[in-house]
Amino acid sequence: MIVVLMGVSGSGKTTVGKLLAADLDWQFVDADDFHPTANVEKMRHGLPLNDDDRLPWLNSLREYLEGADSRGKSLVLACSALKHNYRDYLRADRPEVVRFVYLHGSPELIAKRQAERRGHFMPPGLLQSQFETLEPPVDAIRVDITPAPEIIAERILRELQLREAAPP
Ligand SMILES: Nc1ncnc2c1ncn2[C@@H]1O[C@H](COP(=O)(O)OP(=O)(O)O)[C@@H](O)[C@H]1O
Ligand SMILES: O=C(O)[C@H](O)[C@@H](O)[C@H](O)[C@H](O)COP(=O)(O)O
Repeated sequence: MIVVLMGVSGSGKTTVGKLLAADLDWQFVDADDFHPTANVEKMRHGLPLNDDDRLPWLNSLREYLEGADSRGKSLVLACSALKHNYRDYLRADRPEVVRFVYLHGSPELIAKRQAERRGHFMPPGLLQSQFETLEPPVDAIRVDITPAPEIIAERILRELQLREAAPP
């Protein structure tokens, strides 16, 4: 199974994704590592990416996911995947294999967390364009990001039926 944690920058994809992967003993993959250098530099300079910029990034991600799938490897991918067509492209007609989890939160909460984050190339000023680009998914598991990361990870495991619900 490939679990894609999606959402705008600062929504907690990396934080929650690492917890999930550690819990499941699956590989964790950060889509940020697949951006061409030019994309990272563009964002670092406060310019949002466009569809053309994202194409090589999505191509390498799709190739990576196909490779993992063909080897029977499960993984958690932290990837903004903001638009429907990006998600369709990554899913590649494998709805049973590639499952999307949408980390959902208010712009105010995410801006606050992003402002407190250190050592990341993404400037907080790009958050508005992330929300403008976001096409909220209708076919993903939707999780509220207000609670602590451990709680969010636990909820995702239950939603994906990778963990039994606690007895009443
Ligand atoms: N549930 C949470 N509660 C409090 N802080 C969080 C939570 N999730 C993430 N953070 C913090 O918010 C910031 C952004 O999280 P991060 O995982 O880097 O987001 P993303 O990978 O989506 O850009 C980080 O500083 C992280 O420690
Ligand atoms: O498609 C995009 O515009 C980028 O992929 C973007 O959505 C992503 O969020 C940045 O790479 C920052 O990375 P973080 O999401 O880890 O902040």
